[in-house]
Amino acid sequence: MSQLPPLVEPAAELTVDEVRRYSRHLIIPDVGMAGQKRLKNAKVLCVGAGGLGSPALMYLAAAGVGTLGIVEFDTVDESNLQRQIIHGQSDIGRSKAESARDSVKEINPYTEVVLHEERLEADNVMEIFGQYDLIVDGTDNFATRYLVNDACVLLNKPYVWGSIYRFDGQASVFWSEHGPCYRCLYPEPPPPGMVPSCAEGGVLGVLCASIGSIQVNEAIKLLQGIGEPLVGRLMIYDALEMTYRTVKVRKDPECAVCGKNPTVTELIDYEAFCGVVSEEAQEAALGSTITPRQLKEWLDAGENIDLIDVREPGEYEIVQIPGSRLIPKNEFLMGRALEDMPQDKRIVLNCKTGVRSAEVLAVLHAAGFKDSVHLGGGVIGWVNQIEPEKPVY
Ligand SMILES: Nc1ncnc2c1ncn2[C@@H]1O[C@H](COP(=O)(O)OP(=O)(O)OP(=O)(O)O)[C@@H](O)[C@H]1O
Ligand SMILES: [Zn+2]
Repeated sequence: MSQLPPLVEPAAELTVDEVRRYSRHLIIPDVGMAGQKRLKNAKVLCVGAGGLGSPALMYLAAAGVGTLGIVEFDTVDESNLQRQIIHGQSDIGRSKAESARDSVKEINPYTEVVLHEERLEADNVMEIFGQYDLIVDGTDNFATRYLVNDACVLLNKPYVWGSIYRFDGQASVFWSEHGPCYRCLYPEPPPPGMVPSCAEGGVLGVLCASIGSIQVNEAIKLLQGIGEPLVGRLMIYDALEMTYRTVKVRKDPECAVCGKNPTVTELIDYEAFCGVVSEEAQEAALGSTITPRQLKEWLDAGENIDLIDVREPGEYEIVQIPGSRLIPKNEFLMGRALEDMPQDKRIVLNCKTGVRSAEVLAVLHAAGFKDSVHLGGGVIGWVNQIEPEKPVY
């Protein structure tokens, strides 16, 4: 990917105060007066004022971005302060959006802040994104990422993405007009429960700064049309090894949203797409999720398990895991199936992708079948990894 044209036109003037404030930018040849005026004219939206959003918003503000939008619905929790440095001790319990606005204003009073104090969803995303030149994503969940991606593709906006977990970070710029989108890289969300979140696995606070500032760096380059943008490249950072590398990401001609024959031509239900499960189900799945390979080993070794498929009969007919028996999810939710549960065998549940089985798992754990587990990724994961000759649906 070579240099792209600037995203925004320069503002008419910088005031004398602004010239003083941005002097260390103005004397960089690649930025200069024209670049700084572009930043002044720029409208950047940051989704989330959390771990990545904190450094992103602070540096975007300090850099002189003229208008900063913040989408955030949550309040500041004490456990946020280890990394969400835009908020402080006295902000605990406050709206994150307001707390972030106050910090931005303190860093740079010339930045105009627009608050969107709501959860970004399919029914507000187009209206909100329409007001901005570029989107920086600081969120931590797959449903929002696919939502942001699809909206950016439909509106042709660059999507500056970052992701963090423990000591590992990734960043990229998705812009379907010039390269791949997020779905080209990750066509499907991971099966629920398979990828732990930072809330489950933790995250090094300073990693947010490493990745968030890379996102700001990319945003500034795109706004000004300088340098090599991270379009079509994925940056992978390992803070423990202190290494980073970039790998090429190709545009997928079959991509569901930016490919030749897109199947996603309007926004969808992202929570359902990502198989968002209830908190009870998530908790049950933690530590009680097995992989297709593990299940295969158990089956091959003749382990004393009862493999129960909780899908509907029509689905079961299409494809099954050998040795499984069918008891649809509702039989468990109504309590009827519990009487038939074996006391002397370990129960292993599966469904299509792992969402329904996690729900049933919560029911079984609550009923005392504490050692029961479910198959992460469901029968789809099984077919992909173990029996690829079988059909999926
Ligand atoms: N759809 C969304 N709309 C608006 N804000 C969102 C959306 N999804 C996530 N966020 C916000 O993005 C931020 C993500 O940041 P981060 O993961 O660091 O924080 P957190 O959710 O507060 O952390 P934890 O889950 O560890 O308690 C959060 O403040 C969250 O409220
Ligand atoms: Zn794509």
